[in-house]
Amino acid sequence: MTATLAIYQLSKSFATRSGPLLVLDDISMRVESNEFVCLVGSSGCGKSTLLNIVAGLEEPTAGEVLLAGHPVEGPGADRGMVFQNYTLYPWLTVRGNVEFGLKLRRVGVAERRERVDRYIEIVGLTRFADSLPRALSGGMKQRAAIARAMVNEPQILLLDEPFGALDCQTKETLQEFLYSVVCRSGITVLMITHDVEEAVFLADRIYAMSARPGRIAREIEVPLGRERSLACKRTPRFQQIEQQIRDLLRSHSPLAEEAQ
Ligand SMILES: Nc1ncnc2c1ncn2[C@@H]1O[C@H](COP(=O)(O)OP(=O)(O)OP(=O)(O)O)[C@@H](O)[C@H]1O
Repeated sequence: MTATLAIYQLSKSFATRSGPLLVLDDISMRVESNEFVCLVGSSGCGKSTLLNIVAGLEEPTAGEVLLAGHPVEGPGADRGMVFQNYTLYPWLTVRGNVEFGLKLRRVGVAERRERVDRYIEIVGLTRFADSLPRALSGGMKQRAAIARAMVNEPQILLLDEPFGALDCQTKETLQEFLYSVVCRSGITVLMITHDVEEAVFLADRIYAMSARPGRIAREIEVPLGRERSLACKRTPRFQQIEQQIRDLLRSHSPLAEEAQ
């Protein structure tokens, strides 16, 4: 069910009125099977562009993306996506949203019902299965979005700032929730965020990106094991790793690069 993601020498330019805009430059990285990897970087460094290429929504200008050894050539159910802004269909209930991809893929009624119920339960929304998105809080909407991505049992979960629009407290609750779901399911995850504390809390490994054009500035192991709770954010070890990444991002920010 889970797979390794490998990105080789990937570059991306967009055509603009003033000529080609190089957004990603020679990115090589890996996410091993069952690993949780975060990509951090300042706004505009190309994180979403990179994730969209992995999702098959954008084409790279050069380089290659392999999932389980197969080239990514377009969108597919082997990758589950969750975006920052709630992308639930407003006219469908939680159940309808979670079921949507399975229906498209013509999964039989009995299996569909079993999987939908199971994933709605995993995200703690059983009582709200028949509610429309407008009746849900922001945190509940994102839990539904996570269920919708996971119900297809993808090989990798791609998360684009999934908690970016939530208040601090809800965000922390969902970080803890996501962490436990990922640890229990053993799914491979690539998540982008500009929240360094979030990345250190969730990731086994972090890639820090430089400002545009985005390049991999550093790869950082997070040696905190997989028994994490929110309390670990207050430990000196955690704060030291967080500070190291903040310093690194600052030294690669557009302002620091202009000053050189
Ligand atoms: N289709 C496009 N055409 C032209 N430029 C684009 C296009 N998509 C993105 N860009 C530019 O590419 C750069 C990187 O954008 P991207 O959204 O990937 O960055 P990001 O790191 O995800 O930023 P943020 O954290 O603010 O979401 C930006 O300067 C953006 O304006």
